[in-house]
Amino acid sequence: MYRIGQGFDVHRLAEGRKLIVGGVTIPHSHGLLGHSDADVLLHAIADAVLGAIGRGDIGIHFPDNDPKWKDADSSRLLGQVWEMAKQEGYRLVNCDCTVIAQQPKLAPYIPEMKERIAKLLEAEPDRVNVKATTTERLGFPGREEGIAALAAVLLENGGGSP
Ligand SMILES: Nc1ccn([C@@H]2O[C@H](COP(=O)(O)O)[C@@H](O)[C@H]2O)c(=O)n1
Ligand SMILES: C[C@@]1(CO)OP(=O)(O)OP(=O)(O)OC[C@H]1O
Repeated sequence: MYRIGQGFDVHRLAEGRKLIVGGVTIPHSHGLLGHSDADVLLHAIADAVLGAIGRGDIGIHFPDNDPKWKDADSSRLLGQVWEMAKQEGYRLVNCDCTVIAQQPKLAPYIPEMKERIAKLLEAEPDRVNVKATTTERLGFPGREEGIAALAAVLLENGGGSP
């Protein structure tokens, strides 16, 4: 059977932080602020996977008041979420994502993001698609106050009922 999940996340941009999106460090004047490394795209994907398997969201599994997750590498968080999905027998059919950022230009980094995400979800890179869009300078992404990400995943489980 198939299960679909969607995820959405936003992090604020701040000076003095590294910008990490989709597991890739991107040179920029500002980075994303969070309890973890604030990888907005990996968080949206983790929420999409958790949604598909009906297991809540990342804040439940990795509370933002737990020092264990302070500055955590979000690849580790997504890796743990993927383990939960695997334990229930799921594999990735496909994952489609959109990063909403006015700046910087993300296109040059998208192939590497795809590779990293596919590795974390133990799938071939062609099962993962990452897109980027601006908001034409409108709203908080347009004012470069933050970056948002959306993700959708489809999982398949060879087993029986839901
Ligand atoms: N941070 C971004 C935003 C967009 N892109 C690429 O530019 C194309 C045009 O964006 P619009 O918002 O003007 O539609 C978009 O399709 C992306 O390929 C980007 O690389 N980085
Ligand atoms: C990842 C966690 C945990 O470190 O913290 P943040 O980096 O602040 O990210 P967010 O998307 O707000 O929520 C999940 C958190 O609990």
